[in-house]
Amino acid sequence: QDVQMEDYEALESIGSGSFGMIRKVRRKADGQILARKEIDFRKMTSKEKEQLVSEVNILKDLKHPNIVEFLERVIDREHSFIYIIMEYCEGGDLATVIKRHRERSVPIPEDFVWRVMAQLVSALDECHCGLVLDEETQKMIPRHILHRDLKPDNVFLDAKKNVKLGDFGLSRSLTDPKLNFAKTYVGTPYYMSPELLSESLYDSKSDIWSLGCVVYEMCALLPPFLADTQSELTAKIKYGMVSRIPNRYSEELNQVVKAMLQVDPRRRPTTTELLTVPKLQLFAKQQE
Ligand SMILES: CNC(=O)c1c(C)[nH]c(/C=C2\C(=O)Nc3ccc(Cl)cc32)c1C
Repeated sequence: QDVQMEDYEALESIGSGSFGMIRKVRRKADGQILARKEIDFRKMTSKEKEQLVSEVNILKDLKHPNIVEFLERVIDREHSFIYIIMEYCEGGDLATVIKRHRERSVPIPEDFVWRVMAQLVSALDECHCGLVLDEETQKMIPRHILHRDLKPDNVFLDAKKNVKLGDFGLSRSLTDPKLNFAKTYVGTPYYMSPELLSESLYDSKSDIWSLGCVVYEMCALLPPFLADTQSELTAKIKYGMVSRIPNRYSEELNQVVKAMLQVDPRRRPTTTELLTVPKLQLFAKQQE
């Protein structure tokens, strides 16, 4: 039957961002703890609304152990809110984990870096090359879904420290995609790929660049490119000069990070190629 608002008991707020607030909720039927994204659609343009619908439809049929599970969408017409019910990730977001390690000057163990990378490569592989049945042709075709907003704030950890990639471009559809530096100072521009900054086409290799930035930041506890102004940051990203991740990390890990941070998207590996890296195969298997 139709899902109603009152089927969930609202608990504390657990996150916020450009897309709206995320609240911890308890499903009354079985006491299950879930996360509910609360989006006020009064503030949305009609274009954003249709983008939200298409992003939710993408999420709905993306079932993967490393992608945050979408359960339900509830429309509260009375308060003009859309609620998106998703799985609860007890470990919170990766940005907070990195921030905690940086504040305490405690490096993130290399095995954890490999595990997070392996699971994010697996999630991106499902998005980029996962096969889905095409209604018309009744043929399996690749999804070719691009995340577009991969950053530590959008990577979550569940109770078993499994990694979950956050929602797809919802934040993009809900906020002005152009970067006004002040608003995106919280992190997005650090992960913009060179091709995106030169307004050329975004494709799956741009997600690979962002993944490289996330893995780099787990090792160095700082993003690969830092600047005080957008133009300086853009110049650094396009120039693509990156210092090696700290020496405590293996050359094998350094090579993978360097490959993902190649300025020329054609020189970056695909998820398929990354899944042939022995350490990533090992860690992707382990979570199963
Ligand atoms: C301080 N907040 C947290 O520790 C935290 C916790 C315990 N969970 C979350 C976030 C999510 C969560 O628990 N489930 C989610 C589903 C989709 C998205 Cl985009 C985010 C979440 C956060 C940000």
